[in-house]
Amino acid sequence: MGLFGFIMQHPQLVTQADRSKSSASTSSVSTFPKRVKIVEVGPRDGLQNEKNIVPTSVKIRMIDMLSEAGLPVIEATSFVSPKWVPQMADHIEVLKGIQKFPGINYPVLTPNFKGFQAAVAAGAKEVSIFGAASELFTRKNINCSIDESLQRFDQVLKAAQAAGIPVRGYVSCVLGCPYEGKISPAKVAEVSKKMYSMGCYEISLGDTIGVGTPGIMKDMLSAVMHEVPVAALAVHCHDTYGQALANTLMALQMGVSVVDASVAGLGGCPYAQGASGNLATEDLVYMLEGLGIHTGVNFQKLLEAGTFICQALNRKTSSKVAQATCKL
Ligand SMILES: CC(C)(COP(=O)([O-])OP(=O)([O-])OC[C@H]1O[C@@H](n2cnc3c(N)ncnc32)[C@H](O)[C@@H]1OP(=O)([O-])[O-])[C@@H](O)C(=O)NCCC(=O)NCCSC(=O)C[C@@](C)(O)CC(=O)[O-]
Repeated sequence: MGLFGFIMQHPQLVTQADRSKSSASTSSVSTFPKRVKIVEVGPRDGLQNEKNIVPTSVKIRMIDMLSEAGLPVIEATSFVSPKWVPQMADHIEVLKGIQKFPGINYPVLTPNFKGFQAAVAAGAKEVSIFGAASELFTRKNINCSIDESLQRFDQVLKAAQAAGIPVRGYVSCVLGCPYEGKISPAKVAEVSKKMYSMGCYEISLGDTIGVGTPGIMKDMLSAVMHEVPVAALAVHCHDTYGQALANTLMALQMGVSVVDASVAGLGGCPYAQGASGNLATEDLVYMLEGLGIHTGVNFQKLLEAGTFICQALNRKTSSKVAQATCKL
């Protein structure tokens, strides 16, 4: 067995080794957050684009395994129209069927008041609304303009506040749009500010089609950080061009401490042509552990969850770390 094989069978050793090495030699590490909250989006973003309907029991087992791995937030499903996203049509069964681990949040996507009401009736304790910094993408994804989407979100936020339900807000297309191309950082900052001011406790900035590079991420985040406190920001990077980990690292260096990721790198939006999967959770955890950044995630159990869902989908994992581990 080579050194790498040994390391992968003993991930705790690489963590300790890297931690002492990095604290001794890498001054930039001190600018990283001490802990990162990972928002696992695999069961929702990871599966929503799957052509074949995944059995509800598989979705439930996937979420339970991710809970066992200690992910602090697991986005469970979407209360969207089944005509628009058939894969999420079993949202009630999924939300009711999963084990709710203490200390883990299971937010669900709600595009409008109808979705919000259905989610709460099914037991949702947290919801996410999803807008975008692109007019055309907003139209394709939720069939309205940005202004109309904000009006719908306002209704959801008011009802959620009355019910004591926290709301997370997504802003998509922050580094580029499949229909409009370049998106200005000022537009991203404007939409983010509005959603934050309306009451979202966190704004997740989505590179929906994975076209961004670290320099563009830096410019966009600099603009948004003028309007929204960095502690309320998350990044959500798709890996279409292989930039997700680098873009995330840039965000961490700028003080962001919440990162969305998807087990096995599954993912994609049905209304964003050409988008591939998210940053793989396994790759993110491996990097964070190497930097000595606490995540609370059990790496071995995370790998098992990835193996489970890839076998169920008859799919090779997109996680480089999982691929390397399986070669041993
Ligand atoms: C927003 C709508 C519903 C508007 O769709 P619409 O057709 O304009 O809505 P409508 O109000 O005219 O209603 C049409 C039908 O949908 C029903 N309906 C209306 N609302 C709901 C609901 N909540 N749940 C269930 N059913 C609903 C409604 O009852 C009616 O049913 P009918 O009378 O025809 O039988 C639709 O466009 C939609 O569902 N879009 C969701 C698209 C989606 O899920 N995209 C993927 C998630 S976003 C993403 O992946 C990006 C992200 C978050 O990951 C970040 C990133 O990567 O950037």
